Amino acid sequence: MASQEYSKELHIALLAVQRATLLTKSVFHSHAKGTLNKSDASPVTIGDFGAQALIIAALQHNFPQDEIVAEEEAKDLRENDQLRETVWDLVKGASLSDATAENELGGSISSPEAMLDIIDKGNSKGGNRGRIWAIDPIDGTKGFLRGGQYAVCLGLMVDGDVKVGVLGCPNLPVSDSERLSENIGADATDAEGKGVLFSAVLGQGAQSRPLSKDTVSSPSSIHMKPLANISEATFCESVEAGHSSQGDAAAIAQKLGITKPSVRMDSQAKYGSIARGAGDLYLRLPARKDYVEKIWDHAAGDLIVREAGGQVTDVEGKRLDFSLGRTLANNKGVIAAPKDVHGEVIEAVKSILNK
Ligand SMILES: Nc1ncnc2c1ncn2[C@@H]1O[C@H](COP(=O)(O)O)[C@@H](OP(=O)(O)O)[C@H]1O
Ligand SMILES: [Mg+2]
Repeated sequence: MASQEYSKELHIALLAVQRATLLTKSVFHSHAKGTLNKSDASPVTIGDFGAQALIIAALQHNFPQDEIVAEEEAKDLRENDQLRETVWDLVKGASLSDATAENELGGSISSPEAMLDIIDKGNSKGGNRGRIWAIDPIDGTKGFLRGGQYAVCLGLMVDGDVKVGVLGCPNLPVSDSERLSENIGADATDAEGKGVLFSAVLGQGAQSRPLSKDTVSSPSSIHMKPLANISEATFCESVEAGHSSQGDAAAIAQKLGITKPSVRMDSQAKYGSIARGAGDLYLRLPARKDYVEKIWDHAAGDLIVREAGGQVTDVEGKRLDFSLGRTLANNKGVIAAPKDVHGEVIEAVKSILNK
């Protein structure tokens, strides 16, 4: 039956993201973050390594033939015994409280050395053939470190097309009745009512559910909010000015008659937020001409927004192409909007960027 397609993949992806998200929360609350700077100057923490190990172990257990493209590599852990042991302790301690769910997910890791090899299984080159998972263990690492928004991201591509996407957003409010506000990411407490899992399967719609500590909770369908007039839109953009040109975004908003200030938020939580109608547009305008976006930063969010009634393209209006390897080599920036106003937004984007 068509509606059952990818049901096992979705179930395992939801559980895997849920378990990895618990690990990241435990890092936030009780650990020094073990922050290192990567060669591109972006930060990586013990939470990134631990979450990646847990997700890959679950995927290998359930889908041993599949390839994996993941953001991190184990090199730093191979060279630093103390860091490796800290991540190993975290990974050993992470499990869902529901034994049946934990059993279904499987993928227990036998030793610290096995954990390093598992982390490095995320080194696939990607491409347009076969089943390939894309993992960002902590997207928005800077948001994670400052207690703002971050997301644990997992997408399944088949022959270069995203079929399943899951985003775990531990710091977003569960309720989708709240419109976005400036300070949505600023509260670092682990209050009740926080933590959302977004998901989508191609052709089957998009859903959200509260993040839980055991098996997955019941889902609700999510949809982008109808916009009577584009000038009423709320748009989201990165917190980091280096990731998206805020000057260009402001000029585009002005061109569209938008007067509300943007909501700045880290990570793919932006895709989840507009997919459930808490915001309307996501503008990611290239801040650096030479930067090439990574597939793990967009695969899950792209599908979730499209399945919620949105359109996602680059700044020229081209669909994001996940079939070209680890990067979106053929795209620049991201523009996500409800389907019926997306064309209007792209016109405004072109008129500002081509000035
Ligand atoms: N110059 C740049 N332009 C666009 N994106 C960038 C960038 N440098 C880093 N990034 C990516 O932006 C992601 C965060 O996106 P956002 O700004 O939406 O929170 C980072 O993910 P990680 O945090 O996983 O490293 C990183 O992959
Ligand atoms: Mg990322």
